Amino acid sequence: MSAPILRRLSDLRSLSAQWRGEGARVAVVPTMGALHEGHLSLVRAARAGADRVIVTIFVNPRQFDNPDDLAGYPRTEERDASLLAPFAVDAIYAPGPDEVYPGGFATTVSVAGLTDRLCGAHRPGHFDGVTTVVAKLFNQTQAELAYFGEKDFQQLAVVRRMARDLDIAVDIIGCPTVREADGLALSSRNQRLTGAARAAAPALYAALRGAGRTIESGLPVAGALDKARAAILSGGFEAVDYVELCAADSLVPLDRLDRPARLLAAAHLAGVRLIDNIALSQA
Ligand SMILES: Nc1ncnc2c1ncn2[C@@H]1O[C@H](COP(=O)(O)OP(=O)(O)OP(=O)(O)O)[C@@H](O)[C@H]1O
Ligand SMILES: CC(C)(CO)[C@@H](O)C(=O)[O-]
Ligand code: BAL
Repeated sequence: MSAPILRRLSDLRSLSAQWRGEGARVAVVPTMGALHEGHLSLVRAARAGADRVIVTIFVNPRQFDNPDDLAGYPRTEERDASLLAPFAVDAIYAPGPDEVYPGGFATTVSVAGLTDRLCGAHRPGHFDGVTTVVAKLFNQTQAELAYFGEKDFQQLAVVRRMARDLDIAVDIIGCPTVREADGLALSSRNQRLTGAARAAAPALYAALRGAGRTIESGLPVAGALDKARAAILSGGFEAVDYVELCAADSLVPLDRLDRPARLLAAAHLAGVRLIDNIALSQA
């Protein structure tokens, strides 16, 4: 049976209060819809870790730095609901923009520092939009558990920081990136890649893996990152926003592999901005 689709915050609040009153562990899986196996892996993890699962579907205008990106973002609610049916999620919260940002809305939740670099440097205001809506979703659902994908690794770090700093009583669980057979990280924006661009897209992950092997073998980081940028461009991408080695917890940039690290990249292909990252381990 399909889960009820809630449009009103008041309905979400009463359901969640009822479940918590019954002693249930409530989990939230925040999404922007256009669901794929990556999202479903989060739902599967939430299903295994909690008694009640709320999936939120909201294309959050405040986190889009590019109006064309917002206008072109896929919206497939009916299909999303049928993809969720086999997981027996307990509720889908899919509010309209006025429910989330009623007239007079004037508050921004902003995490300093962590959001200055990587995607934050290339998408002005993006993380403020994410933390504002995620703080609201945490308050609205009162979830004990929240599931996010490692595909958006900086987002995961920023949301963890926000929850810690604001004393929000939620356990944030990061889930591994789900990939296509050719290595491309699943992403709703992949739908916008045409034949040739889709064929070129795995070059991003391949470049990260190549650089990762070089760095793990002890060769200089700067040279490996330069080579990865060149490989992404020669693979058919038009521009590289960044390829960086960072500490896995704080995301500070590293010029040597002296602690658990993450190699992260963002690049543009056929007008679509793709991101990816991999874990690196010390020898
Ligand atoms: N391939 C994936 N593997 C694991 N988790 C994922 C994957 N893709 C998205 N997620 C996670 O799903 C949640 C919702 O993401 P979102 O709805 O933005 O989807 P998306 O595919 O990342 O879309 P896009 O990047 O095109 O906006 C986020 O926590 C995100 O990290
Ligand atoms: C976490 C999120 C649902 C907030 O809008 C979004 O940034 C996403 O889909 O990753
Ligand atoms: N998946 C992260 C949301 C965004 O790119 O806006």
